[in-house]
Amino acid sequence: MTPAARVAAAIKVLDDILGGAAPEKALTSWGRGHRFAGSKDRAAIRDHVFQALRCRASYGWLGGSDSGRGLMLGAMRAAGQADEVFTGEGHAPGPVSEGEAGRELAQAPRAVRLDVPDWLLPKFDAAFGAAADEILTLMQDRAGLFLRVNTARATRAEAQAALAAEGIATVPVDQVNTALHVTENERKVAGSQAYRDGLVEVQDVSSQVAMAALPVTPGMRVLDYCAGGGGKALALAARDAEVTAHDIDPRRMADIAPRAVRAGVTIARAQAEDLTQRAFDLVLCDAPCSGSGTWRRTPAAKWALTEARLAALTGMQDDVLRAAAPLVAPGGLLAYATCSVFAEENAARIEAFLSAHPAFTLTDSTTLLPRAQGDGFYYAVLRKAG
Ligand SMILES: C[S@@+](CC[C@H](N)C(=O)[O-])C[C@H]1O[C@@H](n2cnc3c(N)ncnc32)[C@H](O)[C@@H]1O
Repeated sequence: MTPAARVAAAIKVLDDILGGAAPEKALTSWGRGHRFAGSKDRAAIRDHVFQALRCRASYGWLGGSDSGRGLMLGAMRAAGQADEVFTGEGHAPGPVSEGEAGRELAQAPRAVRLDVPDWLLPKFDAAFGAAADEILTLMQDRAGLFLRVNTARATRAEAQAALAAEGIATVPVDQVNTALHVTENERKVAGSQAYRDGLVEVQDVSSQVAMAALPVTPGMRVLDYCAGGGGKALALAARDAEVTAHDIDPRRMADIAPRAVRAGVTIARAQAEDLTQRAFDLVLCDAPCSGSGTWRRTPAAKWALTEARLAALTGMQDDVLRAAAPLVAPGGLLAYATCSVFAEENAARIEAFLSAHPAFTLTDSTTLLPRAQGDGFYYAVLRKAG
């Protein structure tokens, strides 16, 4: 496919998404209908689509409309390529009409320039302070791919060498001694032998930093109360903790067993009824959240969040903490984490919990801001009276 034909394909996929389809589904269904497209074409179309979703407001402004065509016209204008792409030749998008005149981005409201829904701008300002414009600008670009080295299988240098032998270049991340930043051949990681042998898992730097901050010791009884696919459970099990995984929706834990086998660790799974009468030294609540710290990776979610959904999420966060509290052994720890940067999902939930649970005291509370090497993340650690 020509570069212009890829843009035309991205326009179709974006229209599907703007009509309500989930991004992954829209991309898959385009792929099914265009089997001639090679893997490089698909990857390029995917990049266009995700970038347009990240910059939906500013590209729409530049392109003169909120349609798939408007967004891609805006994207090409931002890159100075509109004239060479919108030619109508072959499979290229049709030429630009008079009604598609662009607008200067400098004239756009701040929320449009920074690609944030209006109602969320004050929340980001509160979270990022004087750095808000700089961080929101960074969030207009894709995030990198980071790996966690499974120290139960290899050192960081050994994992790096194994990946390099398969053409996957990485650099160590300073912030945490398990993290590698993939700098070449990201798309080869999932099929690599190093990955299949459990030397590495995909995990953002901030999640790794938060897990490393938990005072886990070998043999410690740990409950991952919101385990999902088990990313955090695996990180804790690699440190020889005795990890039990639970999730309100057990189907979400389907990947834990194969991932644990690959990693060479053991993770038990427990339903709610298995947890009665049990106590753990550490209960981790990696709570459902808006994901506002990770919207570079899931940009459609940024535009889909509503006030009602945010309120529902904070309710779920309170429920999770309330249900987890009795599972902490006397003297044990309760850790709360989200990949959101909004105070109402983070410090405000902890304050509400503490005021209703005087047996707990806060020992640590950290917000990691989105940056080049890491998503936005929050974690708090509370100790239960002995
Ligand atoms: C942020 S995800 C977990 C991600 C996972 N810990 C990881 O590292 O891959 C939140 C999970 O919490 C689960 N969840 C939501 N409400 C819950 C509840 N009341 N009790 C237990 N799990 C819950 C969801 O099903 C979802 O899988």
